[in-house]
Amino acid sequence: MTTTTEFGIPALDLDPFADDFLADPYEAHVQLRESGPVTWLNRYQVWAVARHDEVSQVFADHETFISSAGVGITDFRKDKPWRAPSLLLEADPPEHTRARHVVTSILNPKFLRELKAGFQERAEHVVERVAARGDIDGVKDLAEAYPLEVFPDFVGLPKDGRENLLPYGSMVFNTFGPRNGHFEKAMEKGSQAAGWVMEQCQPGALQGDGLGNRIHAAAAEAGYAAEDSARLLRSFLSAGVDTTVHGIGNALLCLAQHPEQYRLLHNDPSLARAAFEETIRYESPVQTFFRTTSRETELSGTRIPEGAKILMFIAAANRDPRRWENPEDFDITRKTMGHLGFGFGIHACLGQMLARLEGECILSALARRVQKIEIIGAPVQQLNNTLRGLDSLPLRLTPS
Ligand SMILES: CCOc1cccc(C(=O)O)c1
Repeated sequence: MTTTTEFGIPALDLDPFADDFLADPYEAHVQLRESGPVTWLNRYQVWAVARHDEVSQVFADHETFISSAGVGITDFRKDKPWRAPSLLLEADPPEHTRARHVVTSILNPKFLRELKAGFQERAEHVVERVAARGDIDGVKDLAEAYPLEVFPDFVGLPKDGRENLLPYGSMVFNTFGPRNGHFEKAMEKGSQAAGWVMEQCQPGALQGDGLGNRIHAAAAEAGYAAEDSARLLRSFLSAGVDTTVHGIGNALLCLAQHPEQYRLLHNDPSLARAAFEETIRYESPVQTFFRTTSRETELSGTRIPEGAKILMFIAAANRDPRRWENPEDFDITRKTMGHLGFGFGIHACLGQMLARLEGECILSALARRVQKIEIIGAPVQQLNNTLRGLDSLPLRLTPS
């Protein structure tokens, strides 16, 4: 129901962290977009933007809409964060600039090119295993299996303990929301995982010449102390697993729900990268993020005071009819440039090229080896305060 605040701002009673909203947000996204360029959410006393234009503006203006007060509902200046703030996600320039430079100096196109052959080969093996089986769980056997094989090796993590990665990431993303059931359950489940993750992030903990040791070397070079170098690596273990798992799982769901799109992909596996990108737009693994106003400002004619939390509905912006033609169509041939699924501006996703490489490798391997994918049971959602993805996806694969 839409009322207005005393200043004439459209005020909504919806709860974007309630199970019904998380399970199917799209009706509420329409209400959020159509109520106005900027709205007020009564339940959490926060502002909201859901149109592509305003979400883009908030991402772009990092001086007005800052990250160092936290990118979740909690204002770090009022309530202590549950873990040491990220040097990347929860930082502003100049600290953010310095930390980002350490990482971008490593995660460069040359390093990614070196990875491609190995990532592709591992994808063929994973797909070979499942194609022979026919009936599989697309989440466990593909969307989780593949990233959990290539990403920990890429970082240099030990073989033991990798089962900690998904619950840790899921916990981190749940803590951007309010202290609801998802937050509390995730903290319970993820806290022992947190111990293992932090152990692996310490300099000297990892083997070989993977991302982990390259980050420690570059961070030391840049003058970071050991605990900050560990926090830089923590960012990758926090953000780099559940997101790509859901990206691949959501792609399998969308392709199975749109057989004509899967046929296009099967007939031209080079469309795999485009299919992954359209999934990030259409079924965004990262649905929302907050920013905090550093000063009083005006956004599309609405005055917003200093110290306000603004909720950006990234997934709603990715289906905004003001920006996209037929936004409700899953179309792997669409021009996806400008989608906000990897963010936008100085905080744009640092791992997006790695995510795209994983998505492209697994979807192209599947396209070559499997001519049809069918849903043979009800998909089970994994509800999370920030992420959108599945816990299971019963699929029948018909080999080529
Ligand atoms: C996809 C947003 O990026 C994230 C998410 C969660 C944690 C972190 C971090 O920097 O620790 C970054």
